[in-house]
Amino acid sequence: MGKQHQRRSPPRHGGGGGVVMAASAPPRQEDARHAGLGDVAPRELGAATKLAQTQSIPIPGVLDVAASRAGAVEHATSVESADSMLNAKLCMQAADDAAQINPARGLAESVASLVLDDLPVEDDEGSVEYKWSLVNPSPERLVELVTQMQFRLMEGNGECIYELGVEDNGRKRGLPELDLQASLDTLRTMAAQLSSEVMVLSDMRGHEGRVATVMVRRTPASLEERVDLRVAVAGNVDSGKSTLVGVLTGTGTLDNGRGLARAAVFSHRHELESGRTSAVSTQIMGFSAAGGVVNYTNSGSVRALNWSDVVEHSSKIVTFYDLAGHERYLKTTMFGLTACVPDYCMLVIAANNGVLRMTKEHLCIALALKVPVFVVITKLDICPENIREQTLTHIQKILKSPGARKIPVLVRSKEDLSMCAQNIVNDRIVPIFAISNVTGEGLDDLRLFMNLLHPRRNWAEVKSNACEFSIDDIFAPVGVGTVVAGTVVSGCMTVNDDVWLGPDSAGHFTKVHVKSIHYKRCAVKRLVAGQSGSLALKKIKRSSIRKGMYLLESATKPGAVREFSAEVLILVHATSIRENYQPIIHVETVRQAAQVVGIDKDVLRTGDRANIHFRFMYQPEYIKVGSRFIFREGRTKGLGIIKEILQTV
Ligand SMILES: Nc1nc2c(ncn2[C@@H]2O[C@H](COP(=O)(O)OP(=O)(O)OP(=O)(O)O)[C@@H](O)[C@H]2O)c(=O)[nH]1
Repeated sequence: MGKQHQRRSPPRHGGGGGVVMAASAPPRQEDARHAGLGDVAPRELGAATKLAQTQSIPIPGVLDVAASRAGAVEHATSVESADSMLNAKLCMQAADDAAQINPARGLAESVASLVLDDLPVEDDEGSVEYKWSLVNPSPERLVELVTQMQFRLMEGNGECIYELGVEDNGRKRGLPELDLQASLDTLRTMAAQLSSEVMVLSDMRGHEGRVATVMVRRTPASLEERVDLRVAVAGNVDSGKSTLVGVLTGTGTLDNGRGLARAAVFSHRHELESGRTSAVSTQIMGFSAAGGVVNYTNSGSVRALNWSDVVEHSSKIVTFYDLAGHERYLKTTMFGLTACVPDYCMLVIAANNGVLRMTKEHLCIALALKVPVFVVITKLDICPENIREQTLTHIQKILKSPGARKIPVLVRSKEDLSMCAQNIVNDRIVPIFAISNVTGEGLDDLRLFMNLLHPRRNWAEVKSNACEFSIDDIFAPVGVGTVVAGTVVSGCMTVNDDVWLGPDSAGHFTKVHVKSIHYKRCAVKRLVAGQSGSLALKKIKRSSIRKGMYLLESATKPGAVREFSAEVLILVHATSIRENYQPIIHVETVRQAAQVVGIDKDVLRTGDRANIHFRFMYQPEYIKVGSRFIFREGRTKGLGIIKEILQTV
């Protein structure tokens, strides 16, 4: 086998930390080879360099990634990410003002497309394995290969990629057609021994023959082994968010352009009547181990599959959080982006309407929270070619602007798609899909992309910690009593656990008993870190629970925070920010006004950075050092990181 696999790798999905300060992670040893390249993975750099070399157009933030990172590394902490966020905001504005959209410029010219050439040297850790040939291995060799596959599957939480026809140094040497088929057969034999399935993602020419990228996915033995992916769906009103979620998660039937598909996604009657999303609605899409969409098994039927059926037959579940696009519901959308702990943000843009204010607003929030973004341009069927190109050019300009420093990639082939899915976690590549919910154009690529995406976090790392469950909704179904919905952010929650609920308005916690647990509407015995679900609680009134509370496992009574200090960056200011200013703070599920009690500058304006002492206005909250938050008041917006807890209750 030639590889030592005893050592557990550092978290594979280390790109963005969401609410955690990812930038503070120590640089990995192998990254040192790339002279201070920060969090840019070698694999991505390979792609980025190829991309830049093949483009005649300058790609700000791609070629200079290495150079700027090298200089910035010593200063690469939370401040760096905050800075780039501000730049992103300013550059979005600048790109907007300066955008010289030239409809005559062809797509092929204006779009960065990955050219898949040789790969970077194989990494001994992680979930990607290169194998030049697997033709007819001896029984002893087969045992070794199966052990190695088991390791790669473990590294990828149940999924891994095999690059067949590729040498360990990354050279796509290629195999004769017959040898490739024989290697694929060996791969299937190996996978079968690990209860896994094989999916060929791409098959193309190498230097001397054919190379194939293959995904291997384990059939989960229990609910906890399922790959769980969360996607927040953002974008301007009427961009087609609910419709797209309805088409992806329904029975496989398309939209009629007049709101047919979105009806399944709406949660309120007034939404059905107005056609406007006002609350975060959740839908799931399941993939089998072989990569088929489980939701479409009763394709053609009017009735969508029950969630329990989808869950039962899926190896991977994508949960979509459909957010509201109207400015009036921005508060709810921000709550969705912070509280749902999304792995990715799907930014939906209607080709005919283009990039609007709310599109930029949502993009800005996702970038601030370090949630990787992919863009879906909808309504191709009703949009003239030149307008479609304008929209594409506009979003690309915004993404490529020096502040955002993203690499927009219009997905045009399966190869682009699998490269994007493997690199998006590094928080630099932004794949762009162009689709129609009415004709179905582009939807297969989008589905395949969802199938390939990995969860961004390594929840296994916090599975053995004390349990923390953040509450984002409360219900009182008849005959069940009080039910809280939310996410296990660390540890496990088990039926019959006695846990602390709080903080209440006085900052106190009370013991509650967990009667039953539902995961994706199915009764389960426990929820583990990274899973969202609902818990029925015993003898507690709905009125005594609010969103933002936590359920905590602790031997001693937990404390709540009244005052804290934070390092902040002002993204936009409408009024001067000085003492006594009272913005709304969004940190995970907590949403409350906080007063600026102290500040290390007289007054703050756009672009200023400062240390601020905040005090929650109404009640103490459960928050932690290192959490990333957004604060806003009217048009004023800022980004912060909690540095110190100053007063607890
Ligand atoms: N022709 C065409 N119409 C579409 C497409 N996608 C969505 N629509 C229509 O566009 C309208 C708005 O779609 P929605 O899904 O409600 O948009 P939304 O972004 O969810 O809007 P909010 O929920 O208010 O934020 C509906 O009438 C859809 O039928 C598409 O690809 N082509």
